[in-house]
Amino acid sequence: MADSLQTVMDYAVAVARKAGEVVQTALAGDRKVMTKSSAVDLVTQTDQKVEKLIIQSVKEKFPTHRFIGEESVAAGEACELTNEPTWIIDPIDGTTNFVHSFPFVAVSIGFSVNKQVEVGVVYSCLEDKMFTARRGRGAFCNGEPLQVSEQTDVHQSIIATEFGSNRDPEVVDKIFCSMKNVLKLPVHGVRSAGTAAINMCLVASGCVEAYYEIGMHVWDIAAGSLIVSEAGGLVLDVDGGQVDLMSRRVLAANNRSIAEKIVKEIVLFRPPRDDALDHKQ
Ligand SMILES: O=P(O)(O)O[C@H]1[C@H](O)[C@@H](O)[C@H](O)[C@H](O)[C@@H]1O
Ligand SMILES: [Mg+2]
Ligand SMILES: [Mg+2]
Repeated sequence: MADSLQTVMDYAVAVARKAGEVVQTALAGDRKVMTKSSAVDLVTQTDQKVEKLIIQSVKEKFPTHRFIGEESVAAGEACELTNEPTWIIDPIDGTTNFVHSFPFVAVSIGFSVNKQVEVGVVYSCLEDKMFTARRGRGAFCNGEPLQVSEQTDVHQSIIATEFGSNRDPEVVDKIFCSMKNVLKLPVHGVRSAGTAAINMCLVASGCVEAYYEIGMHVWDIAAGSLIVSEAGGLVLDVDGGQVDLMSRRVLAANNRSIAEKIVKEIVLFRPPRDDALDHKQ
């Protein structure tokens, strides 16, 4: 598999770039907005078109591989991570940004074998930044090596998180309570890029010390998780334990010292797992 992983990586980069071009072209036109799990969980025809393009392209080259794609799952496909080679795809991470032309939009492609992410590609289309990682071979942005921040003092840190798309008042209260706790540590700032994949690339790039979220999905974080760990960071559950990609909880941090401080401030809850959730709504 070692050499074929490089073939997978090269192909994922080429496909992500092609997908990014479609996203950029679509930004110039009208976007028809539809909703999924809630009134603020948005999807457009471009999300669906880009996912089809990625899956069709990959199937031509790797006909036996499996897929977990955000929009295919929304259309009723199973969201099941097996030991088989699997492409984990978010065609547009940051759909709300895309709809509003808020300039952080990514194509995220992870590739897993034995349930472990081996290749991660995040293409931040509008910044034209291609983030890549292969397990054990480092993380890169446009070919330049990435390294997480060396900061160990949480008070000198920027922390990224997201509001998500669940507007259940109890969930919103928990999300705000965690944010308030983090802000009051105090930290230099709290930020939201509007995309999990780009938040993780910001950790990998050393611009923010940590990103945490409860409620995102496996396709949001599969590629980014490898990019963070290959840039020298840690990817954990929000309780500080081992991350489970299907659990919809993640904490990516530059080091353990920062991670431990953030864990203490997060109000924990468990959304339905990706592999237990009925995504077709
Ligand atoms: O649906 P897309 O692919 O845009 O992804 C999601 C983001 O990546 C989350 O971090 C974020 O919190 C939102 O839930 C957002 O929807
Ligand atoms: Mg996403
Ligand atoms: Mg998406």
